Amino acid sequence: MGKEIESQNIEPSTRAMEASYHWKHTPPDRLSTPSSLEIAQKHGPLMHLKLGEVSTIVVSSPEVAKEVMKTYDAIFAQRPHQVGADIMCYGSTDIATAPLGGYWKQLRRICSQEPLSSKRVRSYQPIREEEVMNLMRYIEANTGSCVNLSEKVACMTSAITARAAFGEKSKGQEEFISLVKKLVNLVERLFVFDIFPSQKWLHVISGEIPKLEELHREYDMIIGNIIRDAEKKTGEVEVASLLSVLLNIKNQHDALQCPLTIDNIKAVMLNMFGAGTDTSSAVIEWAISEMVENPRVMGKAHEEVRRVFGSKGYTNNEAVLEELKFVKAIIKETLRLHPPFPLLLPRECRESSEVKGYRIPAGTKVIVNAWANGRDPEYWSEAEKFYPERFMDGGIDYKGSNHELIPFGAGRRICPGISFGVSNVELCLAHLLYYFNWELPNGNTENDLQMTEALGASSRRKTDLILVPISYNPVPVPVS
Ligand code: HEM
Repeated sequence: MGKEIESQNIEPSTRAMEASYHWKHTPPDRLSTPSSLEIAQKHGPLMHLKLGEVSTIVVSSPEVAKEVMKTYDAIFAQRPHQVGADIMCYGSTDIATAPLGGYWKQLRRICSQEPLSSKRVRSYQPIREEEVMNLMRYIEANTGSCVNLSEKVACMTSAITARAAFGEKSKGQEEFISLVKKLVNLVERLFVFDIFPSQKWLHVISGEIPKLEELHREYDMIIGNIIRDAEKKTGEVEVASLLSVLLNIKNQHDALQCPLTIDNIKAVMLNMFGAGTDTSSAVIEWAISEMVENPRVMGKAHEEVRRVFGSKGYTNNEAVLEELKFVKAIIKETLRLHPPFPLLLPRECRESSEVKGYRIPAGTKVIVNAWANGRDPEYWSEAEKFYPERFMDGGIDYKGSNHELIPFGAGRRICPGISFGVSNVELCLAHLLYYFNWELPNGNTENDLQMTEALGASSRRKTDLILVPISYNPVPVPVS
């Protein structure tokens, strides 16, 4: 029988690490300053908290994350019940908040094999290129002036997702995007209901539930109209949208174990936007911010992109993007230091189990601190330093098998949108680097750049990234 977890810090266990493994992650010009890993160092790799009425453990080490997301994944892949998600996501019938079970399994399989498969994501390349080039043209028209890159990149990722999700512009798309943002923001505020589940009076006095229900009704109306339009068009367009693929699957009743309803599809579409747009744009803005702060890295990235694109004479080709090894390393390093969901999405322990000698009762909420794993000094030398070269040997990936780098989670609940998200980030970053040099406004230098993160479930910049683009390569005019 393991020890009961208590409301106290648990001593970090010793880790046996291969010397060569350390070396892989180590920048050669190692500095003597120790890296600061506030959370894991202060609290150890497994910390027990009582959040309101809910017993919660926070996992802040790659070793324990591996136990929770690999060894005992079947036990820890449950999502806790969330009041807001229940209202917003049609009784939690989306992928992200559905309880583990046959329905969730089927939905995940459908989405991974169909709308979010690598083949399908590749088919959206023309959409990505068009939206990225629209952004490049906007920036070129504003060279020498301040550009709010945070805002513009967020618009671009929303436009790509909307076109991939719904097909060519359908009525109500802009309204839909702004409504999803409002819904997600409001649901984030409702976490307090989940940590005091017995205090139903909170629902009444806060006044938030009627607001959420109202927004949800609006969402239902807009998505309902979009779906009705899409049902008329199914089969007409060359590139099938995420929505039309799901509608086709819904109509194949016989092939499905659990029938898929229109409400289920409405819930899934919320995930595509809620989980898929701000995450990608956050990675792009942090990557550019880090490069502005580290001109050495920016210079090296410019050199790679301009050499590779320049020698080919074109920029929009997947095979060419594959050659951008340093840009890919920059993306990994950005995801290590700035995972868009620093605490991933909450999980719940389904049955009483034992992790690292501590007994974890069924129903305990589990939070995995991906941010701390990405800065663990036992795995990363000079963990605070932005040093993409540590990834150049290609050994470490973010696809869930290296638990020191889990910006997309790991195990059964790993993000199914990795290819979609990373394709957007790669194409956009490469273009921002190929066409423009970047300066801070008002003659500020890299030391003046604000790098603080905003408070909240996702790690956006606290202040928008405002930069001055300087044209380097001319952006081609669109072919009419
Ligand atoms: C850079 C971009 C992205 C990042 C960093 C990211 C990150 C994450 C993380 C951390 C999780 C939770 C994993 C866990 O609990 O272990 C997740 C889940 C999820 N993501 Fe992503 N995501 C990104 C893009 C996308 C995109 C583009 C889509 C869809 C279009 C998407 C759809 C989802 C869904 C549906 C889930 C829930 C999976 C489940 O619970 O089974 N994500 N994502």
